[in-house]
Amino acid sequence: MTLDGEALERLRKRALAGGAEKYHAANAAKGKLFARERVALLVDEGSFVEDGLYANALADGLPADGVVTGQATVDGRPVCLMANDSTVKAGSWGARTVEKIIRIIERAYTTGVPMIYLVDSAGARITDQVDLFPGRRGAGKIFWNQVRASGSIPQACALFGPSAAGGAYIPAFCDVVAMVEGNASMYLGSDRMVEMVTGEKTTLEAMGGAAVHTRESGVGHFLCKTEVEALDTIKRYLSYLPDNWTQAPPATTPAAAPSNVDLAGLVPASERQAFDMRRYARGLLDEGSFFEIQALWAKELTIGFGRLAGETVGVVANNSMFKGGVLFVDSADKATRFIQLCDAFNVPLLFLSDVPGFMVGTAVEKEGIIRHGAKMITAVAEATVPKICVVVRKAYGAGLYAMAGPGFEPDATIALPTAKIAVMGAEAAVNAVYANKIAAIADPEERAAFVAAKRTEYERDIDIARLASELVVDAVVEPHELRDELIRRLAAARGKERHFSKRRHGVTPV
Ligand SMILES: CCC(=O)SCCNC(=O)CCNC(=O)[C@H](O)C(C)(C)COP(=O)(O)OP(=O)(O)OC[C@H]1O[C@@H](n2cnc3c(N)ncnc32)[C@H](O)[C@@H]1OP(=O)(O)O
Repeated sequence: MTLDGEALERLRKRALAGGAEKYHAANAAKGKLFARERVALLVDEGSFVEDGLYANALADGLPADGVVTGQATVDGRPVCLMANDSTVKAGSWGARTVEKIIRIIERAYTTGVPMIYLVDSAGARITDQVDLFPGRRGAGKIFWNQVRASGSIPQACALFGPSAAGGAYIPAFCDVVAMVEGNASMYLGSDRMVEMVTGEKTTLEAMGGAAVHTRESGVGHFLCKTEVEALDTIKRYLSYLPDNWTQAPPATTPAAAPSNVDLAGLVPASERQAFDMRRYARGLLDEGSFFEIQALWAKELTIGFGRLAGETVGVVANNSMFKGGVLFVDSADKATRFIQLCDAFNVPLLFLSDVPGFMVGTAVEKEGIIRHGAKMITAVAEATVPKICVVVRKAYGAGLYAMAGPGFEPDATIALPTAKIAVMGAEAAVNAVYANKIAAIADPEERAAFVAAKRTEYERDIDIARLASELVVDAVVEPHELRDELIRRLAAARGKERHFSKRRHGVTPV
């Protein structure tokens, strides 16, 4: 049978319209856009080339089989994308849906361009499971492809609605997930299923909503107020990264650092006084370039991209405003993944250290602080991209190693004149070594004098001039010299040979 122009137009119109009007209206009532509107907002006008528009065109009520896929440009750069259409069977995956998604990821991977996932889906279409679930080109192949593409091409997800069961793994395999507050959710079992299996009464929002995943689980990276904000966030994310792992990140026109930030004044002399390292990073980087990732989760560690003289850098920074900047299991995980991301896409790493060390105590031992810390230290060791450790205020204990200290092949360890590097802070050290002697001194004044003397002795030992003279640090610079020092050092490190170890891969502590 051939298609005449009219019949083709009818098929096209039907496919482009999506599902039943009642589902469009329900989405609109929730402030949700139609999948095709999302695509139009994301890509450069007129650049979208769609595949598989007629998937399941002969079936009733399954336009495009519930997913839009194709290639386009975003800010002039090529991308591949998929967008679930939740007006068609709640965006669930039929056999053609799955095949379309697999094909577009394969295309992104083979052409070396970023893959963008606009997700709003009920997961596997339960009614069609034999066709879509178990086979060689079944839903599992989507994840296999995502894992293969990970670190080869950027993969970014904007999540607008549910992402149920298997569907929740698409975001999970992406580098980053932007979630729209109020509508986006990710969960392995729906609220109905949870009640059936465990008896727990919950809601999609309480169990897997945007607030939960961006503040508590860390599976989401950006909490966005609107769909447009989520799409803009994905665009901004991609602007820092190359199209694929073989390329350098795109540079922009260099901008100066903000003129109104006094870096020296930001860091209090007393270690007991907290300061916001995000302000420090903003003051150091090109004005307006700092793009924080996972800003709401594990806040004791800040991560994000920025630019120095127009070149992308990845920032890993301790923030004493939260939990004193101590590293916990979640902050170690947050750092690990970001370091791997930067290393995969040739983004130099800048560590801004003000770290008292890893958390101690029963609670964190039960949570596996040792293996989480070891995981972060593994990522730091394995990262061969240029990396510079700046000791802004302190680097104590294994925190020094986690922040790319001298033993971790940094391209430089730079200290500010007031910085301290030590196995632990003075107070803890004096207590660790002299606890018995201190307890034996009955007179309180004598005891205090003993402690003060030992403290002075200890601080003399870790004096930064001494550490510079022993070649522990490569440079000691004034705060106002730091930015230029970093720009010069990163430029010098850019062409370095990158190799870590002769092997297939390590056995990472996870
Ligand atoms: C790899 C393993 C897997 O992924 S197993 C997949 C498991 N998925 C689920 O348990 C999710 C089940 N669906 C839901 O919880 C809801 O539909 C969610 C996603 C919350 C959306 O709710 P809502 O927007 O109110 O839509 P709705 O329930 O009215 O459904 C609209 C139409 O879509 C259908 N639908 C929904 N989910 C599926 C599914 N997974 N498989 C097959 N069909 C599904 C509904 O039956 C409904 O269809 P119809 O338009 O009435 O014909």
